[in-house]
Amino acid sequence: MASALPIALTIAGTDPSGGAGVLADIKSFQSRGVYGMSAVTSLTAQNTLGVQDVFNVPAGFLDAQLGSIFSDEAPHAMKSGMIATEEMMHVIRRYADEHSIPFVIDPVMISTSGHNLIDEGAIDYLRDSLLPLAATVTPNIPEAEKLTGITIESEADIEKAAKIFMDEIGVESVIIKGGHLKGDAVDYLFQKDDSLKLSSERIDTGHTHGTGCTFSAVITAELAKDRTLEDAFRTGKKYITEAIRKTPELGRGQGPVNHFAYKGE
Ligand SMILES: Nc1ncnc2c1ncn2[C@@H]1O[C@H](COP(=O)(O)OP(=O)(O)OP(=O)(O)O)[C@@H](O)[C@H]1O
Ligand SMILES: Cc1ncc(COP(=O)(O)O)c(N)n1
Repeated sequence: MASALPIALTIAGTDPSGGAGVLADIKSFQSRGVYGMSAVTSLTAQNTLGVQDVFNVPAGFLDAQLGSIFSDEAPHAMKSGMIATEEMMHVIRRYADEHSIPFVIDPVMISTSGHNLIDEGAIDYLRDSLLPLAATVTPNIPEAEKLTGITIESEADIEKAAKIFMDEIGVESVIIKGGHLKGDAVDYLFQKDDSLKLSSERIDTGHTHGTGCTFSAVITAELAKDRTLEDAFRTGKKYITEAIRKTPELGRGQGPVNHFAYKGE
């Protein structure tokens, strides 16, 4: 490790209102004592009410950003969030191939407010060529359904989806988030030889903008510190639960979570 300070990189879109995307990731890294870096895939115009516009960065400029980072001080772990086009995925794949650091893929597809954040035609490439490079993949239920082609309504369906992720898509591990199901908020980590289920009460709030970004960023931060995936998953779950419980209630729509809330180690 060149630097004693753990470093994590996010490759994602921006949300100027600070709830999701790159800003949520950097706030999460900072809270976990990790130095944050970012390469921007898309600039969005969005707030707690929805996504008003999207500008995709040309793939060549994403390449330039990643080149600047990796030619100087390489991160110890990285994550991706919104990647709108297949061209950008080609670029990211090249860096993931060349640098063997833990890579967390949050397969962002649709915002909480319902806006499509990925080209429909890029989903096959994401599934077949990017996901197999990840240390873990963190789909929510609709994303897991889209990527596996099955309907998920129960724990048995989640297990079936995990099997497809691991045996057919070829991912090393998958964390399926149950935030979109009814009842308690239950998340599932599946690795080759074991699985772990973490449950928390479902907090009654409309303020869940950026929960997926935050959860996967905390996991990435912990992996940058060389913690195990299981430990990282446990910390991610505790962090997001407190962050949702103590939401700052910002904006007129679905507000962001609280990055000052989690006080644990
Ligand atoms: N109301 C809630 N109460 C407690 N935990 C929740 C709640 N909603 C989501 N979570 C937790 O937040 C994390 C993110 O889950 P979710 O399924 O919402 O992801 P997502 O849909 O990708 O998030 P995003 O809103 O950023 O798109 C998971 O750990 C999930 O269990
Ligand atoms: C740039 C960017 N990345 C990710 C999301 C998903 O987050 P959410 O589902 O909470 O809107 C988003 N809205 N914007």
